[in-house]
Order: sequence, then C-alpha cells, then structure tokens
Amino acid sequence: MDLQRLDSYQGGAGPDFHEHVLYKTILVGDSGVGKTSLLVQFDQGKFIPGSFSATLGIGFTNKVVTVDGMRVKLQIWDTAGQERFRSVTHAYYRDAQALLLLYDITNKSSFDNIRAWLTEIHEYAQRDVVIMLLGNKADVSSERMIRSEDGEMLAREYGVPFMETSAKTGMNVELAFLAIAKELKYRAGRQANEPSFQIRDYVESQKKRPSCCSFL
Ligand SMILES: Nc1nc2c(ncn2[C@@H]2O[C@H](COP(=O)(O)OP(=O)(O)OP(=O)(O)O)[C@@H](O)[C@H]2O)c(=O)[nH]1
Repeated sequence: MDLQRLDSYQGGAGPDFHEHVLYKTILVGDSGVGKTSLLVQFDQGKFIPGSFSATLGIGFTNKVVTVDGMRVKLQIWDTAGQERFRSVTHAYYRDAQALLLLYDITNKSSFDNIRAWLTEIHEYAQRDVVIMLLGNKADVSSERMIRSEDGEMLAREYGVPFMETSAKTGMNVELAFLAIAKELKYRAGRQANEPSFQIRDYVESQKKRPSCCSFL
C-alpha cells in the first residue's frame, strides 16, 4: 500500500489528541505478511481484498483505545517489508515502545526470517521495547505451512507473547493492539508495590485459536 493510501486511513486521534500519553508502536515483518491489512482491520474494522500493493516507505495511524477505563493513544507505524526500505525503517525503531513482528503462516520464508528481524530489532530498538510475534493469515488454513506450535516455540525461545491473527476475519487483531496498550500503560503507571502486568499470560488467556491446525 502506498503512502497516499496510508494517509487516507489515518484517523482515530480525536480532537483531544495531545491530552493523553501516546505510545509508538511499529509493525514489521517481510513484505506481504499483512502489516497494512492488520492495521486497516484494527483501525477501520475492514479487510480490503484484492491485489497486493506493497507499502512504500513508512506511514502512521493514530488510534485511541480504552484500557481498564482509561484512554490510551497508540501511534502505529506501518513499515515497508521490502529490503530496499530497511535503512529507512531502522531509523524509526529507536523511538518505538512496542513492535508487532508478523509472519505469514502460509509463507515459510517469512517465518524463517523472524530470527533475522529479531536480530535487527535488538540492534536498533530500545532494550525494553515490547515485542509481540504474530502469525498472520490464520484464516487460510488450506495453505498453512507453519504450525501454530512452531510459532509458540519460537516466541517462547525469545520470551515474547505470540498469537495467530487474521487481518481478513479480524481474529485476535484487536487483542494484539490492546495487549500492547495494556502493557505500556501498566509499565508507565505501576507503583513499586503493585504486581507487574504479565502480557504473555494475558495473551494466552485471551487469544482465540484457529480450529484448523491440530492436524499438522
Ligand atoms: N487471507 C488473508 N489475506 C491477507 C491477510 N492479511 C493480508 N492479506 C493479503 O496479503 C496481501 C499483502 O497484505 P499487505 O497488508 O499489503 O502486506 P504488508 O505486510 O503490508 O506488505 P508490505 O507493504 O510490502 O510490507 C494482500 O493481498 C492482502 O489482502 C489475512 O489475514 N488473510
């Protein structure tokens, strides 16, 4: 998706945009895994089917979410997955509080590349950035190449939360962003004697699992 189209779906900020804390989140992963589609589904509740048009560069959408009765603003940056834009997108990692790292469950190389993405993230992002691994396109069960368990295992190895999503059906899309917002809000407002929010436990208890995958 090009930046002009991206501009057209910026929204959700509202008139009191500056009154609340804003958290910067970045979507990363190989080209075609569904980053733009995930963001459009979260922002507008819709899926735009049809031919794939790669993101050129980077753009953002502001979205207000409610976490435990409090309004939190997420500034969500959608990056281009193509290699030629990598140096541009690296520059944005440093200011990010959260990163959603996507692969496509029907595309093995997008999963194999996750380790390289994590290496880049550790190189360019803040040390305490919140990372979540998402296996997208979970609706396409007939073309599945990556078992849900393999996503779980990789996420466990890196100590990050994991879920499968579908930008098409909306499965777990809102949860992914809400869990990030919840984690960031708790981190910012936590008192010393309060227990910390366990994002992995929260995601495990809330996420929907596709009914398709046990045969793999
Ligand atoms: N069935 C299905 N198709 C999806 C899903 N998410 C994205 N797609 C399709 O996959 C293609 C790529 O989606 P994009 O959202 O443009 O991918 P991207 O990761 O933003 O790609 P880049 O901009 O190149 O980095 C499009 O044809 C989408 O319609 C999904 O969850 N299910």
